[in-house]
Amino acid sequence: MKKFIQNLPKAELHLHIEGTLEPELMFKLAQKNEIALPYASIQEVREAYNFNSLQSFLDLYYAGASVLVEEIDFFDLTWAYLQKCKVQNILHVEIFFDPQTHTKRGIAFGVVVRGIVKALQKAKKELGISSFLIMCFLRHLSEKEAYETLKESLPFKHHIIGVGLDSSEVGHPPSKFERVFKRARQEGYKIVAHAGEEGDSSYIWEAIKLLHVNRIDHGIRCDEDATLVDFLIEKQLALTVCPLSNVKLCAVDEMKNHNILKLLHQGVLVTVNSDDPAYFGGYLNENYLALAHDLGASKHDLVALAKNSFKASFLSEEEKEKYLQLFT
Ligand SMILES: Nc1ncnc2[nH]cnc12
Ligand SMILES: [Zn+2]
Repeated sequence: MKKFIQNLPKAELHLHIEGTLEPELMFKLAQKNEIALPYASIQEVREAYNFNSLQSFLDLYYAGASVLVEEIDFFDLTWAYLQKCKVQNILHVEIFFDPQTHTKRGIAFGVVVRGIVKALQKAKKELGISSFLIMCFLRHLSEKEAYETLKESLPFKHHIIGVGLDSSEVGHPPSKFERVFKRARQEGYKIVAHAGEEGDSSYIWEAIKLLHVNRIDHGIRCDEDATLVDFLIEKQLALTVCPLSNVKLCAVDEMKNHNILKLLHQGVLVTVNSDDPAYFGGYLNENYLALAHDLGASKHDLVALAKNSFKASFLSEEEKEKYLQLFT
């Protein structure tokens, strides 16, 4: 099964680049940039990765991201992930970044984007991996701050395909950002939002009705509302599901109880993704493997999920077709 998954052509659509920061690089950058870390060793960092909620993870994730300072740091981070993609036969990626995590610390928006984009361009040329970049607003911050970030992004619009919404979900519903997302749509950005990860199905409805999302990130709590599931099926509105993340953050108690296969069999356009692989103990192939081992996903299921990853992407119909041909 491992070999089968390895050989599957795959796209990854839900991946926070800051969530690919492995402890080794975190330590190296902390030393270079003279940033104090609350850990004595790499071993201690890994031991701290024991989460009981989204927030317990986010606290460490934002602390970890503080070691990223120079353009080359963002380049090195992104390049390390793209090399992993090459190894795992991931052919196309749509990467999230959180500009406010960095601009809040005085790092210029352009430093972040230029570092990431240089790695994406190198990967296209040297590894044949295609990519898009999506910036996310932090939903625990205000709508005004999201507006400022949107404004800062405009000189780099040619590098950014879409806008997303992440961070602490409960208490920060999509409705808080309705106007800024309207502005983002007017700028031509695609729209995605984390919804229904910890928040209930009303967060998913709001993302659909108020933000007019092109995709839902996570969305696993859609199954609380049969009308919503029917809507997702009818519209083929994709969910970017992250199985290992859901179990690590206790959004799902055990992998054997994950609903991704049930949703797949019902006809929802679900995809498999790794979210923050450095923190959750596995990259994309490990997520597919967990579905096979712990949920009984068949080869047929895994092929359907891999095909969905291209269908749900922001690639053109022609490009999607080119990738889907690889399955025939
Ligand atoms: N799983 C997740 N949910 C919300 N915000 C995030 N930022 C990084 N990973 C996230
Ligand atoms: Zn996420």
